[in-house]
Amino acid sequence: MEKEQAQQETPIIVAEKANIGYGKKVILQDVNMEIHSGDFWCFIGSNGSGKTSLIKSILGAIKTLRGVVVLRKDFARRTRIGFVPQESELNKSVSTTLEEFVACGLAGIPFKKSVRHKRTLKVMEIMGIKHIKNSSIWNVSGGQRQRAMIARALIRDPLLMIVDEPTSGLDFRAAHELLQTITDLNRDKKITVIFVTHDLNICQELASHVAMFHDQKVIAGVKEEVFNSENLEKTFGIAVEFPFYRTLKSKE
Ligand SMILES: Nc1ncnc2c1ncn2[C@@H]1O[C@H](COP(=O)(O)OP(=O)(O)OP(=O)(O)O)[C@@H](O)[C@H]1O
Repeated sequence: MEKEQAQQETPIIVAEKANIGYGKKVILQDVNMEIHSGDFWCFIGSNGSGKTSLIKSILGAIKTLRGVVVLRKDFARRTRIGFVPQESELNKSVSTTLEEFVACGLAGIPFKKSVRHKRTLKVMEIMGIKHIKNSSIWNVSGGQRQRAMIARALIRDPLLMIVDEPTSGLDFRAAHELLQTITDLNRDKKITVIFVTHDLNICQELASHVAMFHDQKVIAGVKEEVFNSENLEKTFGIAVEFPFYRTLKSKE
């Protein structure tokens, strides 16, 4: 029991003096952060500031150039991490039904065909897309495709969900429903969430922790400590009135 509790208190992800990039190109320098079980992290920052690159590093898709990004032992195989990429990352030349698309989430995890099928239908039901399971992924609405992407991540029964800009392109209701789903997963199922967003109001409302990306650096910590006007100005290069996020006239 004590061992189990000690494991729960150990961070699930630790970045220590990590430099992240591609080949010799450094994108992020000296990243230091700890993500604990049950946290709801929002990653915010301008386009190209390195949010997705840090996610790639957490997913093991790129190696650190210096320092480490390590996952807790029980996460190291990454089978319990669900990743929802940006829609633009989907391969448009691959045409599958929604059901086949969702089942792909189990790639690399050995399951009997019958279990795979059952799980697929279950997560499709949770996400409200079971009735369109035979439709092509490209013939459904953007909101339904987003739901399929979440279902594809949920099918892994994740302990950590990483969601990259899920609400972009969705209408108000679809975005609201998606946010509700992700919040419920965090609150009710205690799934740890990393949520990349450009919406500061979402960050203010949902995050327990915030990582702010700018000039190759990451300011990371508890929301109450880091999400303030000073850091927002550093992050976006403009003065932001806190907490209303109305941009102010640039300083003379
Ligand atoms: N495979 C790659 N090889 C070389 N450079 C890359 C590669 N992928 C991304 N980059 C560069 O890394 C930088 C950070 O990109 P990244 O996608 O991490 O930013 P981001 O903050 O997620 O941006 P956005 O908000 O636009 O999605 C960019 O300058 C990008 O061009």
